[in-house]
Amino acid sequence: MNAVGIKPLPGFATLRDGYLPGNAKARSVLRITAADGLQQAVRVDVNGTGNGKAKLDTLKPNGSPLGSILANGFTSNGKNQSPLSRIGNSTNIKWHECLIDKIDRQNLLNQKGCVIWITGLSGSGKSTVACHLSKILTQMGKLTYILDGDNLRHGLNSDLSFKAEDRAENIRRVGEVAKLFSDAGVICIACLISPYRRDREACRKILPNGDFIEVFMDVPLGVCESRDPKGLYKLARAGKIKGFTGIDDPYEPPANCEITLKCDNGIYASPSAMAEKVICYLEYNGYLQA
Ligand SMILES: Nc1ncnc2c1ncn2[C@@H]1O[C@H](COP(=O)(O)OS(=O)(=O)O)[C@@H](OP(=O)(O)O)[C@H]1O
Ligand SMILES: Nc1ncnc2c1ncn2[C@@H]1O[C@H](COP(=O)(O)OP(=O)(O)O)[C@@H](O)[C@H]1O
Repeated sequence: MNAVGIKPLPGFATLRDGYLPGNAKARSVLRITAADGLQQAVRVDVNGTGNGKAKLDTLKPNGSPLGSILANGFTSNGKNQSPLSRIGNSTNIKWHECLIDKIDRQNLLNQKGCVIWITGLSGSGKSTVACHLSKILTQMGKLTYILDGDNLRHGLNSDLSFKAEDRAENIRRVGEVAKLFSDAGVICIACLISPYRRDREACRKILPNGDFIEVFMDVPLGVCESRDPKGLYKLARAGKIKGFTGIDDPYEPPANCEITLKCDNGIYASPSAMAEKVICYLEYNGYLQA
């Protein structure tokens, strides 16, 4: 294979006539054609050896080394390794890999993508903590995005009610969207009541180990009800809203979450102090660097 003069991706050196200065790295995308005519795009990483010569480091079609599975599902000997799948009601579908992956995006952002999932009763402070968290992380140069249950019900989830099946579908959709943000390298902050443990656990399961960080707003119903910023508890108590979480609909607290935010000696920490606690967790667990 001749990798001479290939156009590099942003941030990488150009390889000219096999020469690469020092220990520089070059990276590009090549399109190769196999003997049977199958075309395949592959990522090439080329490393300088320190003496001006370049060494082909990796040829990466699918996160796998040269000679194994190509991104179209065929091996170099023509065997199809990834047949078409059926996922739910989607038939004959096939995952398409890209040459740029989560690691590349995380390197650009100098952070690790993850999902901070804030659960708790209405009025427990989920949205307030989410906003403080996003603000402080932004000031630290980190990219965040908030998925707020209330807001998403204005668009993506406007077809869903508050009955258990619809809440489950709400959480499933938001879990999938959060997974995409996390894969983009973003610190995604999802704040939803998410009252059922099994729905939250299902979101945890679709993410890589450790990347689902469950935060429980451990605020008693009495406190939430006394705050009642939207007057919803009052309406629920008057029977004007049916199936309101905590009043006549269940809330299942997490059995084993990563972070619990609650009051100390009867005093609630400020929202920014609560956000700082989450940031300490992110820092300690390496999410604030690539
Ligand atoms: N029946 C009922 N039960 C609970 N909450 C209700 C209900 N009806 C409307 N609301 C308002 O909807 C917001 C919760 O939406 P979520 O998408 O987070 O709920 S869930 O996760 O699907 O349970 C919630 O917002 P937050 O106060 O931010 O939690 C309420 O304002
Ligand atoms: N840590 C806190 N201490 C005292 N009040 C708070 C705290 N966090 C939020 N609040 C207040 O509680 C109310 C509900 O907060 P909100 O973030 O809307 O809750 P949720 O998103 O869980 O419904 C708001 O009036 C907010 O100002």
